[in-house]
Amino acid sequence: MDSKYACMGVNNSKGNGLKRNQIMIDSIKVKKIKLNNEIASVAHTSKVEANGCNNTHVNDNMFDKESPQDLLEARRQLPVYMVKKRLLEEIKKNNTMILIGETGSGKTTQIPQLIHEQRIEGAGTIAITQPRRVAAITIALRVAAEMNTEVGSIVGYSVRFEDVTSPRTKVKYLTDGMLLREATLDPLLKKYSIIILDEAHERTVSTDVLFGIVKLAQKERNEEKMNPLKLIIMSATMDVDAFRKYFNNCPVIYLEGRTYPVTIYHSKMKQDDYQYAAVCTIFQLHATTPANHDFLVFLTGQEEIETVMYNIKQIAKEATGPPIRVCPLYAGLPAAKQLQVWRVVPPGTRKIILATNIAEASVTIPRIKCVIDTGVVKERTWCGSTGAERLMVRPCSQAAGWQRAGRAGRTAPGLAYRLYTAADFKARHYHHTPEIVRCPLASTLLLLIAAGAEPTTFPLIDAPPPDTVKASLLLLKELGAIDNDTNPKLTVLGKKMSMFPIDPKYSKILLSATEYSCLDEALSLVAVLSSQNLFHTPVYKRAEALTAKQKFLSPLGDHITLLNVFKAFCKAPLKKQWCRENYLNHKNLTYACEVRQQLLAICQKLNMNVSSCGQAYEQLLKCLLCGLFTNCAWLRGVGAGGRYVTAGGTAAGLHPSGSLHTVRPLPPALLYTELLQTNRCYMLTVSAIQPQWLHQVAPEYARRCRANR
Ligand SMILES: Nc1ncnc2c1ncn2[C@@H]1O[C@H](COP(=O)(O)OP(=O)(O)OP(=O)(O)O)[C@@H](O)[C@H]1O
Repeated sequence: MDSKYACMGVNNSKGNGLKRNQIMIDSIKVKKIKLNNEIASVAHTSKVEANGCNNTHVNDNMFDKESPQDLLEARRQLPVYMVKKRLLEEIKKNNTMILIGETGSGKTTQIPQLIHEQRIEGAGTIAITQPRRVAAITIALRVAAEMNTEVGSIVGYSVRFEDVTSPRTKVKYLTDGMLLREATLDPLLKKYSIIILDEAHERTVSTDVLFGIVKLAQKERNEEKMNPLKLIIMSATMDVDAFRKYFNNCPVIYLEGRTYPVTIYHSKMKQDDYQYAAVCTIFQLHATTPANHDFLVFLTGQEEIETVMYNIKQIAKEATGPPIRVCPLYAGLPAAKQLQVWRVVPPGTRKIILATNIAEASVTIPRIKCVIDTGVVKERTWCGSTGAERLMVRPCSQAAGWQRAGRAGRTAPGLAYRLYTAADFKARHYHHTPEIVRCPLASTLLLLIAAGAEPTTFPLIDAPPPDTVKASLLLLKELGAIDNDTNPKLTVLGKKMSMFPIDPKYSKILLSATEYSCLDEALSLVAVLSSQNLFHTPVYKRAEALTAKQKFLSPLGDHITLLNVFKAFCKAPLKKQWCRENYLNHKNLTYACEVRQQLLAICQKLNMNVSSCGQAYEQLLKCLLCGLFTNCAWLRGVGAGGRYVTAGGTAAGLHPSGSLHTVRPLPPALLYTELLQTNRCYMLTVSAIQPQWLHQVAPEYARRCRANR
């Protein structure tokens, strides 16, 4: 195993070009440490406590308690706090400004508090957007503690499916998606006097659209002589030139200095297997660092995290070092499970957090001493012409590398181990391609239109491909959400669809379900489809897992199979044990239950009748087709030569993991949920349908399809 590291020296140099209105703070001297050990082979004994936490809900007891005096003392040490006077002058003076400051310097936690202490927000509220819900929640909890108040009073948060604010809230952390949703009800966002768009470098679709929404709201409020809107755009690693241009050459403030140094090491040689390199690095460090140094490891997705977690558990039984608690952190994990990462572990235990890039920006997980960065990220790209998505593991950008390293050194000096070479890092792009150029846009366009914007002239930093916009508008029209695709207005149905925080195809399914008397089943299915894989198929117990799956299999296909699993899970008294016995993912099923609850609440608000179709699954499949009618494939040819072709003309196969993979004769037509492009194109989550159903549920689309075929 070739994992020697060379000390590269430190960070702190992101060279963001423009240097104006600079506020200088002496940064603490950086200490360089040499580390040239081979990764040790693992021996001896060590205890593992992998994820042995209960499913608790958000409460501040989960976090380390610090006295108000300690919290104030910690605040005073932050670079942002040290220059608060000058910073507040700049904020008062400028209506729009860009603020660049090192990771951990106190931008997110301090600036809103400082603004509120001076009451600069006046009668309005301060909104601070975050690309990820876990960040919005944990930062609000931290700021509430620092302000010596309860979360939900002066300080609150609002994330998908959870609003912890009150009329008293003046400092509100929310996801960018939530602010976008609020803009559909009030495009001028009148209740906010200051909007802080944090982590601007992330360039999620929602943030990119929000930039336009707030820019237009500020302009219109100005022209109409309404209460003014102040905008602050923040990041440690953003593309300053592009943002400055977009925000009419607004001033850029640079904050220098960070609380603690982070020493960065690069692998001396290229690592062929980054998962293996990560496990080796973990155990090398585990054997040599004190127990109160926790590790944060960046991986690409749930499956990978679970594999690495399994390997750590196995190796830890024999390894030298303190007891270990392994905690996963990825987007599809139920909220309460995500927050367990912040739970205090017993003294003498090491926490190892295995995270996707959701832990890359914003969050502070105290005690993280070492960051292990595999240097990769899983990225979704969408092809507008075929409708196929491609999930690819790619090298992350340099900015992501800096952000990841920035998760260490927040409460003490830190170390970041990059499992890739310095030359590899240098050769990477500084920023990644914004999501808006590589994703389907139907959900976003629906919200934009709901907010009264004109999609084709809406100001964006980077324009999405015209074909994607065209295809997404056409889809919304065919779903019945908009009246036309050139100068679109929301229909009554579209207005209802925009109330659901899910893909418009899924909200259409729910809104069609009363007609097919199957809302009960549709809610369960949409909830399951909105969460991640329910089946757990460990490589080492593949045969047992496949046998366990048999009892849920439906000859109608994957959708009814998933419904069978969900129904059985709801009935099982000992859910965790039942999932273990049936090779099902307890976390993902719990998440689906949470989502179902929230969707049900919206249906009840809309006075929808929750009836069940019982075993009449044809009703349910027709209802699914109402939302997914663009996802049909037809059988061409017969016998062994039979193959499926989608409406877009793409040849696609049944995935080997699906319920219909071995069914013969092959059904004449299929409905799929996703099209995944790997070395070939696969349909995922598939059910058999009758070809004439398409004519019944979407006659106009069926006619167009036939003409094109
Ligand atoms: N939950 C927490 N527990 C302990 N300390 C915390 C917590 N949250 C924040 N801090 C402290 O406050 C500091 C500033 O955090 P903040 O999130 O405001 O920084 P930031 O400049 O916004 O960083 P980033 O660019 O990485 O988002 C952290 O470095 C850490 O010292």
